[in-house]
Amino acid sequence: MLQYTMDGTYLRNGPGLWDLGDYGFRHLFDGYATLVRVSFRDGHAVGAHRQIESEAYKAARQHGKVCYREFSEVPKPDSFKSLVGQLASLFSGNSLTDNSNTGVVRLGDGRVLCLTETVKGSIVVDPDTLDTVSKFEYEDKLGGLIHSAHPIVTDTEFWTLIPDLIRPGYVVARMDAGSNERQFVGRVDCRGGPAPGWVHSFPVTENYVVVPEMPLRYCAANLLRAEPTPLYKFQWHLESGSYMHVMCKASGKIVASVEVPPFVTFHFINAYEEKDEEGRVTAIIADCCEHNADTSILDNLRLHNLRAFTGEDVLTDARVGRFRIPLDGSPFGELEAALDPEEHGRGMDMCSINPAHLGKEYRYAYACGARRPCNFPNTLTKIDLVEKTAKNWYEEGAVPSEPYFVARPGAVEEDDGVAISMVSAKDGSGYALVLDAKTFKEIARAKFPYGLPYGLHCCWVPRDK
Ligand SMILES: CC1=C(/C=C/C(C)=C/C=C/C(C)=C/C=C/C=C(C)/C=C/C=O)C(C)(C)CCC1
Ligand SMILES: [Fe+2]
Repeated sequence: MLQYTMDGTYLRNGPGLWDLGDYGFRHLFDGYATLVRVSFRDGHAVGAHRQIESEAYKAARQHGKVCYREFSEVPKPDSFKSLVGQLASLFSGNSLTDNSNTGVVRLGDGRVLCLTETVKGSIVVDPDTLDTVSKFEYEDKLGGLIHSAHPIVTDTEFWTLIPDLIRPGYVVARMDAGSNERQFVGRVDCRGGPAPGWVHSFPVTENYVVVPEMPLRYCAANLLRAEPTPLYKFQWHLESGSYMHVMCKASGKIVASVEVPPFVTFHFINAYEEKDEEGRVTAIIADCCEHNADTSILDNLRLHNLRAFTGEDVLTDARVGRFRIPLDGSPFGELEAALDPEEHGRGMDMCSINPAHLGKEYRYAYACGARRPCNFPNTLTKIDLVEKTAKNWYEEGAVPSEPYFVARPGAVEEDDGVAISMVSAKDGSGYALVLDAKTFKEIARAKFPYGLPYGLHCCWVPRDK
């Protein structure tokens, strides 16, 4: 039993529509964005879902085919288009999708934004009606066609990373709440490889932005290819090295750039500053959902694999990867598992934390883990990074999405609140699940009258804001 009444709206975004007439997408990340909401009030929950009306979605509906470059698919040309023409439309951004199927965030000024990795795929939505309101236009000269799908958003600001594919590196930018103008903070030059590493997300601490450079790098040639390659728009460059860079938020200066063991991550969990007895910052600790430097998770997430569970244990292993980045000028950083991955069945992705601990020392993370054998993360897990243990929720045949932590209003303790997930049950039905974040036991479930597609990331819009 909850000792308080939840009052607000949970929103979840994700690719939810993979079929256009006779044609079906092949990868999870290609689907057209479906926004789901569950509004909690007076002990009741009311749900709804709707497609985001991106240009890419509307064109696909109108013409019955893919019209923009999605994660893995590109439009089939009606007529021969020269390589030069294709290059021009790619580099102008015209052919890129605006299918904002990845994240949803509530900005400090109250606007709710759906996001993907293309800059043009930033779309303002109405959290009550789920209407597509407008494009979010960045009113600055920073440009960039792609950016991190996960900006860091607080009540006062928004931090983003813009990879530079021409001069391999990353631009770090920040935007004030209420503004549409990103401001240049600094630049990180890549240390290896022909192109920047994929930056789906990145972490920050109170004073620093951490810029990961993983050996899974963007690939201009693959961006152009008509058919998906094994690593889609990316290439694995083990020889190029893996690096973590640390930029001072205030000055834009790089204060550390270290080589680290190879890694594959999409989601950073959090980061914080490690201090000595005198209060001097000695290192940055950055945690992520790390796939043991193995890119096969991308293949795991092909729809064909997800729809065909044979009972074989095919989900690749993942862990909470903890980086330690020293700030004393040492050339190397460390990467180790923060706890025994067996605690969460060697599955680890789709994480959230208490936002009050963003960039600060923290103890708990919530994520999807695994009960094996499985072909997809099938548990919800609460990770205790101090005790190095996990509490797991599991229901046979169910597929839960990201457990999203929502603090109890007035909470002091880090895990005082709930974790909300949308679950697809074994029989295809769907429900919103509310777990007590402390005990990780079920408090309530609200059944949808129909099944729901899998979804990715969430946010919470409190009613009084
Ligand atoms: C449309 C273009 C691109 C799009 C990239 C997108 C849409 C990337 C989305 C990435 C996501 C949703 C990653 C999620 C990872 C989840 C995992 C690993 C879960 C595991 C299991 O629980 C570019 C590729 C940027 C190229 C331009 C065109
Ligand atoms: Fe993500």
